[in-house]
Amino acid sequence: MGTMIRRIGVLTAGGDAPGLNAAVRAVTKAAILAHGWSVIGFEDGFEGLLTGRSCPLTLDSVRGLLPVGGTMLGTSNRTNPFWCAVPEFGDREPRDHTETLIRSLQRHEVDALIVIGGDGSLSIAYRLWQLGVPIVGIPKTIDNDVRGTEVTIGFDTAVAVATEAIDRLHTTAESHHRVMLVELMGRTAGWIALFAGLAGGADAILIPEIPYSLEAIVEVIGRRERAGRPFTIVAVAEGAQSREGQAVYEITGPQPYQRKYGGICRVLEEQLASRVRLAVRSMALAYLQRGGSPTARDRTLATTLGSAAVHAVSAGHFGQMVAVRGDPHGRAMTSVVTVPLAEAARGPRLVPADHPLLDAARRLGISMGESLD
Ligand SMILES: Nc1ncnc2c1ncn2[C@@H]1O[C@H](COP(=O)(O)OP(=O)(O)OP(=O)(O)O)[C@@H](O)[C@H]1O
Ligand SMILES: O=P(O)(O)OC[C@H]1O[C@](O)(CO)[C@@H](O)[C@@H]1O
Ligand SMILES: [Mg+2]
Repeated sequence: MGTMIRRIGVLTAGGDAPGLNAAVRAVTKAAILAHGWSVIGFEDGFEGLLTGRSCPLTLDSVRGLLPVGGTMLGTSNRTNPFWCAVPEFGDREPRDHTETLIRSLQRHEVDALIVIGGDGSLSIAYRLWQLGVPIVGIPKTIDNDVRGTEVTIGFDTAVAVATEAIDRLHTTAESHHRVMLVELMGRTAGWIALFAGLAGGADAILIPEIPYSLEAIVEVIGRRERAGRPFTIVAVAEGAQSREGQAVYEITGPQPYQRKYGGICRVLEEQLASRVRLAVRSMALAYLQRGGSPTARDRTLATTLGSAAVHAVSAGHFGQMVAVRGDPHGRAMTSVVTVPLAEAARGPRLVPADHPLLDAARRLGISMGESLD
């Protein structure tokens, strides 16, 4: 027999992702309808848990949320309770707020906490579980970089938005005979660029996992020109880096998770301009990838994982994350499992060198930026 549950808390942390609201709705409905528990939402991720900003979640308050983007609870990708400055507490410097957080959970009479987060927030959840907090995680992030799950809430929508953007770039690139560089999010992982690049028919795809050679991109542009196609689309993951160079950041910081990527396409634009005959243009898709209504697939994923997280709480599976596993027999069907949060805390999940989409890209003559020698 596990702990007697009367009330659960839920929060969304890290960057927002389409489908967060659908997950909050699923958690709330399953907790109330299947178990008769009450549900409390903490606002702005771990910040609301520290400062006590919360709201009751009821069947009424989560009605109509399935198609709504963002998160009704708010989120933060800056609040690490183990080391942060909370303005409401008058902090000028970062400090450890663990005790405040644990007292807040007791004060709110929360018997279990569901954390909906990416690799960073789930690492925090893992440490809190080690301190004795009964926690279950739900993986979300457009980056799709959480270990232990095949897919995260928000990824499908981000890929759909990025694919449509690449489709649109095709017509303008072709009309003007230009090289178009489009920068896609993903931090240290190239999932969005790989999937949207393939789905949108990009001619080259640059991901952080495969350091690129500038000459390889110049070669693709020239080859296409010689074949009578004087335009080229390059999908570039924000974390991509050349064999010689480094990743490009908009904001730097001592810890990897404090750095904000951005600007690789502007750098590439400059480097290519003097090397190719065609005009080069670049753009970053940025927050458009995170905003707006989730796809049907993200809604069903959020609903499945949200309800599974409530089930995991009822079964006392604390310190675990609900996750999607590929069918071991290779069929299209997937199953929902629980995996230790420790897995998510092991750092971001990168695109493996043997991913089938990489093989498909190479067979179709799409350059992955690999050097020609
Ligand atoms: N390895 C880590 N250990 C402790 N705290 C971390 C770690 N990585 C990130 N954090 C903190 O976790 C919070 C959220 O992390 P992050 O910004 O990486 O979002 P996330 O949960 O991974 O979601 P997303 O990647 O979709 O934005 C931030 O406050 C960050 O400071
Ligand atoms: O919202 P911020 O702080 O600009 O963070 C941007 C980062 O968050 C994400 O959108 C999600 O992790 C990354 O792809 C991107 O690098
Ligand atoms: Mg992350």
